[in-house]
Amino acid sequence: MNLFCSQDKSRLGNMEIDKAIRESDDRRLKTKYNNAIYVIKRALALYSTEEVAFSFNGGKDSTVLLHLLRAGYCLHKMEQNCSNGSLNGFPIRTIYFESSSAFCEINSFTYDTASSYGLQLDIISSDFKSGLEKLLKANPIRAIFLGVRIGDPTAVGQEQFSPSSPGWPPFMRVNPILDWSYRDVWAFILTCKVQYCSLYDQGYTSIGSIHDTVPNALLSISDSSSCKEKFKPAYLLSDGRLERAGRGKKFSSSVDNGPGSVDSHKSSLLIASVIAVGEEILFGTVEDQLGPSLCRKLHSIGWSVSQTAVVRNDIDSVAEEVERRKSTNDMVFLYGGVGPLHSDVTLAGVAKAFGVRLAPDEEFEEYLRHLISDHCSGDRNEGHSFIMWNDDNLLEIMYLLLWNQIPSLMGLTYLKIKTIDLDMMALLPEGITELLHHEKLAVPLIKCQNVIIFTATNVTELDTEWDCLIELTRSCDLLSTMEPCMSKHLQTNLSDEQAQIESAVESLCKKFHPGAFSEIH
Ligand SMILES: Cc1cc2nc3c(=O)[nH]c(=O)nc-3n(C[C@H](O)[C@H](O)[C@H](O)COP(=O)(O)O)c2cc1C
Ligand SMILES: Nc1ncnc2c1ncn2[C@@H]1O[C@H](COP(=O)(O)OP(=O)(O)OP(=O)(O)O)[C@@H](O)[C@H]1O
Ligand SMILES: [Mg+2]
Repeated sequence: MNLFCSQDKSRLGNMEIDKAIRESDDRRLKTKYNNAIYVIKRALALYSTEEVAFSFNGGKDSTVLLHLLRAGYCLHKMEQNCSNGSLNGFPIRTIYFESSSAFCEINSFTYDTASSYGLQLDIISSDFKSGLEKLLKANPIRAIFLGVRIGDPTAVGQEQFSPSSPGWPPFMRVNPILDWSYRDVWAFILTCKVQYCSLYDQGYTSIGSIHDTVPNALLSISDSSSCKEKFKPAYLLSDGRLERAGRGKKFSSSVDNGPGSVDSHKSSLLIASVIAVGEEILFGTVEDQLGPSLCRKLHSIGWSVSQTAVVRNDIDSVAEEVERRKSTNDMVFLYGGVGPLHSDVTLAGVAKAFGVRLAPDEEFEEYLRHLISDHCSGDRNEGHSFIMWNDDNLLEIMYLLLWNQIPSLMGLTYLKIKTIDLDMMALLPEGITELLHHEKLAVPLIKCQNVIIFTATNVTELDTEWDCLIELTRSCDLLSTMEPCMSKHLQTNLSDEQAQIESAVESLCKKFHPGAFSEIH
């Protein structure tokens, strides 16, 4: 179906967006805007208007992209001296994959927006892949603009220009807001006074289907007197990493149901691998107490440890070991090599093992900045954040505070450093990282799919991190496999009475609910 809609007088003019951003004093937003416009202009220089399409679904990210495209298209035409900045309608073909499980608010916002801005809306009722196949057969489309952002599960491995995946019809995916954070999206919407779908004012922070999306519990306003739960608007979510918290079911399954899926092992013994990173352990300079302690902890909750390994603090050594272990174990635990130094490469190794980049995580950076703001004077410098230290000791304090680490061998080197680039510290494996916050932890635990990274450097810190992890497993679906269980091993010399032993085991199992016992091989 093709709708060519008439325009609404109340809509934002094309260049009003550009003007609002230029007049704003939010330097970060200006930079993000300029980069996105640059990507759009490059795409429009590479492909003709007939060869591009815009994938619009009424969500906040695609709403931002719509306005960027309108501004970018005008700027592109002005540079070619074809326009004076006014534009009738929106000439880029817009596609919407309609589904019976979409929210009606999303549908009506999509259609109203199409009508206000004169979008040529192609409504496609089939699934993404076959819909795109048909679209590309019938039209000369070579590139599609998407509102995908880092942190979306589908963004893993994507760049601003990414060819469609193997098995998909061939086209270029253009992602102008790939590097935008949740906060950037809302800064843009609020600064430009862009209209957005009403669900975002009711606590929804990311919108999928009616079957997998609920308002974000972090925005709940608890009010015992009212029987209907109320929520704050989406732009008040302070930690953008939790934007998909209302899309629990689908998100957790897409993260965890890979090979060695945790769920599939639920009733059998769970297997973990422990990896220590650091030359000091490898060369015997420091005795490793964490490994044995972690093994005991895992054993106490009924897990079996298949392997412990010590690897060098270099990216390839970490990556190789993690890659080897992550598909054959339910969970892989790492410690060592995590911190603000360039030589701390555990996270880079984990990223490499999963084939993703280390990407700056703005919210994590913000979190770190808050944490240390009492101890330093901050200075923002063109997107890079440096913390200036007036006193060498403060650096050490901050280091201890942030990473629970005691500078040992390299202490002298970094006591001399006066600036720390927080952007460097806030690099995390892109698209696969979850930060597990707990009030008792200064720095959250880092979880990349089935790999958990501890920042502890001594047994006491490990005890705290472990207790927090166990506590978090109770409130968090993703780690339900970590729930404590009991394990008792019996040995017997009654080797001739195999049948009797088997029948004793059978009757024990029958006494409890099915699946209560599992065999350890
Ligand atoms: C225009 C368009 C192009 C897409 N191209 C690809 C692709 O090349 N490879 C792929 O694996 N998925 C592709 N997808 C599917 C998305 O990655 C993702 O599955 C979809 O947006 C559903 O996201 P959700 O599960 O968060 O709703 C595409 C989707 C759209 C709308
Ligand atoms: N049903 C759809 N029709 C057209 N495009 C879609 C559809 N679903 C997803 N897309 C494209 O994929 C992008 C990413 O989807 P995603 O759901 O992450 O973002 P959003 O819907 O814009 O915002 P939100 O994260 O708040 O739901 C969208 O911005 C849009 O470009
Ligand atoms: Mg969405």
